[in-house]
Amino acid sequence: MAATQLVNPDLVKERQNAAFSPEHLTYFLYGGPEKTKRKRFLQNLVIEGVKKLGVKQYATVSREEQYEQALQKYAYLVDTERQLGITNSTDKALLHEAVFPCESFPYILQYAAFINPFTMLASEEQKAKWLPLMKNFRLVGTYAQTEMGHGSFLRGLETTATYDPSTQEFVLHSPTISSIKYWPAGLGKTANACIVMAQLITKGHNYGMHAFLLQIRDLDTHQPLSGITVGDIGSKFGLSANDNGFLKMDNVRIPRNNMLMRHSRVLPDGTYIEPKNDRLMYGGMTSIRTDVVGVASRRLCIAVTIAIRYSAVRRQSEIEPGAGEVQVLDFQTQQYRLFPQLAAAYATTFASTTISAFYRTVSPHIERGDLQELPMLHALSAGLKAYTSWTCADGVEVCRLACGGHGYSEASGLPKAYVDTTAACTYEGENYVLILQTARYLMKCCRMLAEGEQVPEVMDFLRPSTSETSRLDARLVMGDLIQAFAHRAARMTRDAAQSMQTSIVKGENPGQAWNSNSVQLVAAAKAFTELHVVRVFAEAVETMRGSLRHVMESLWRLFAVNNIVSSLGDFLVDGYLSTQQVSLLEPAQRDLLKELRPDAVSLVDALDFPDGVLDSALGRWDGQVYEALYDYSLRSKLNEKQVLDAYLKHQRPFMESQWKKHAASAVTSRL
Ligand SMILES: CCC/C=C/C(=O)SCCNC(=O)CCNC(=O)[C@H](O)C(C)(C)COP(=O)([O-])OP(=O)([O-])OC[C@H]1O[C@@H](n2cnc3c(N)ncnc32)[C@H](O)[C@@H]1OP(=O)([O-])[O-]
Ligand SMILES: Cc1cc2nc3c(=O)[nH]c(=O)nc-3n(C[C@H](O)[C@H](O)[C@H](O)COP(=O)(O)OP(=O)(O)OC[C@H]3O[C@@H](n4cnc5c(N)ncnc54)[C@H](O)[C@@H]3O)c2cc1C
Repeated sequence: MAATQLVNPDLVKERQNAAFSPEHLTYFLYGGPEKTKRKRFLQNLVIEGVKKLGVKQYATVSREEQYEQALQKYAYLVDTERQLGITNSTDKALLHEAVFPCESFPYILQYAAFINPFTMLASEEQKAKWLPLMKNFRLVGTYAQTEMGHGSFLRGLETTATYDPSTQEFVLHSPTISSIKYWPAGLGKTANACIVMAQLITKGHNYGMHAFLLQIRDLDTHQPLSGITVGDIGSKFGLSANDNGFLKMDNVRIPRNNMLMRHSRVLPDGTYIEPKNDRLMYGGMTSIRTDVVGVASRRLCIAVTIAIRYSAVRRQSEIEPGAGEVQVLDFQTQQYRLFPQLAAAYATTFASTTISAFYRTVSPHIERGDLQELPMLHALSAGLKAYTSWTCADGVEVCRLACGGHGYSEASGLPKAYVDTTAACTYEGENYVLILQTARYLMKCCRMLAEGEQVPEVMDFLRPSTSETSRLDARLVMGDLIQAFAHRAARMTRDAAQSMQTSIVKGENPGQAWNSNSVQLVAAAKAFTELHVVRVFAEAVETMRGSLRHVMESLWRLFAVNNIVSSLGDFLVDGYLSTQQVSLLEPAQRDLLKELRPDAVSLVDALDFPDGVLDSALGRWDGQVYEALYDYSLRSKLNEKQVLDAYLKHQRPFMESQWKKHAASAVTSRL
């Protein structure tokens, strides 16, 4: 920020009053002073660069213009990355965030779900042939898996890839309307190729879902190739700059070598060679699910920055009559709404860091063929994707509502953040479907423990505990709080397993038993995932020192206490917490709100979002919100002319005809 920038005096005061150094917390989050400096340099560079492109603010342009601007911005982004020699994923993510703040863009899957799954699923020979074309944008691609009729149940996909040994080709076909590929990002207008997931049929046998590389448009004219019908699916709830598309294939022939053959193969004569594990085909989804945890948590971090800064600037109503209007952040109810979102923003940030690190550790083992950790990675990434997208989407909406009327304006940046975050509850696996995968793993671990087998260390909480009651007291010791989450997750998992067993004894088959207990299974899996988040947040806080440790420990406690209070029944049902212990929690929660109040603005400042990323009139660093709001309104397209053509075409004739028809009966004709 410019040193001369005029800052709202309430924000100045807030920043002076903080009990800790936000800069130290920023260093902690971004990996130290040098990396923070680099982050700021990169983000500011592209924010300024985008300004020079002359693009208009996202909220003020039509969908078609958003699409066009996104193409323009992406070209600038890639050129900048290449000029700076940026290859590491952290720097790339920071640049993307600054060029596309809470915005989707047509090339979003080029790396995430085109090049990455291709790299996982293709043979070395295929990689040598196609990766250079992909990395240099000769091929622009996407991941075409979901069909109109099937997204969750992948075994139900209808698209077929039938091998024809006489020509050594696969024939890709969409046999029904429900088999049309529907939703893939960038498919409608941008991609000229995609990874298509289809049922592989060879020698008359269906071997299930496999991946194929399909060119859909001519590489020079960009016209769809013969047999391909492709287009944009139309306007959506959000993500307007993205041309999510449909794709119909009418007996499209592709060479045998376009089947991605790293794990399974079809030989020229049509013989099928099995993979080591058929779930390796799902590897691309696991990778994106870990990324979604980070994307969702960044959205909540942005929303909470906007809402807390605005609440410090906004003065409305009195607490003591006649004593003047207060900052709305001083209302206990405002703190009660926003501070748990602040805590969740940090909690999910640390959850994202740890699942990404786990993914990076495990994926080389999987690549070497050691699949031991794959079930744990799948269970944890599925659970965290669901938990984080739910928590963050809900949290962004709480932040929006807490900004009153102005939160409803696009100028706040919050509607954009919400539609982007809530999409993550559906894509990459609908959240209920995914959390049930986590539940499936929990049930498996229960069985393994019952049979005396080893389970991974993180699942040790399932072992019978010696203590069936809590030691929690007014000090709210971190270990006691964590133990409460562990006890709840274990109890709920065992109860769900027991209910499943009872259903089976009553004569239900495993599928029926699963369905009749699925509400309980979802609850158990959420409790397990929340335990994980509580733990990783605590582990991060335990590495901090001094005043930073003090404030972050309070924030952690608020996260823990708030989650217990909001699911109190879970902790009371078996008497683990006594009513006396429970009676400590709500007062403790209120005390924590009060304690965190002076540090709230600095806790969001530490997240270190430049104004260009917040893209919000309400969340600006300088707090000059009214000037920004007014400026935004003046730029409304409706204000380009004082009297609109629509007035002449519709409004004036309407008013005149109403007046003529009913003037006779009007009592007063003059104002
Ligand atoms: C920017 C936006 C981009 C968006 C892109 C998209 O949306 S793209 C579209 C995104 N679309 C979606 O995300 C679609 C969501 N749907 C799905 O992913 C699958 O249909 C399913 C997992 C729900 C069921 O699949 P199924 O019927 O084949 O499986 P099952 O339940 O019978 O379990 C069998 C075994 O497989 C195991 N296992 C499963 N997955 C994995 C994995 N990834 N890894 C490892 N293992 C995995 C499972 O644990 C179980 O192990 P167990 O216990 O036997 O040892
Ligand atoms: C913005 C966006 C971007 C997307 N991008 C892509 C992309 O790039 N590529 C791609 O291939 N796909 C993409 N998708 C599709 C997305 O992956 C699917 O929509 C998603 O996996 C859910 O599948 P579905 O739509 O078939 O929902 P359905 O499965 O029909 O779900 C409907 C309801 O049924 C419930 N349900 C379904 N099965 C079960 C079950 N077994 N147990 C309990 N409840 C169940 C669900 O929980 C949900 O409430 C995108 C979707 C969106 C919204």
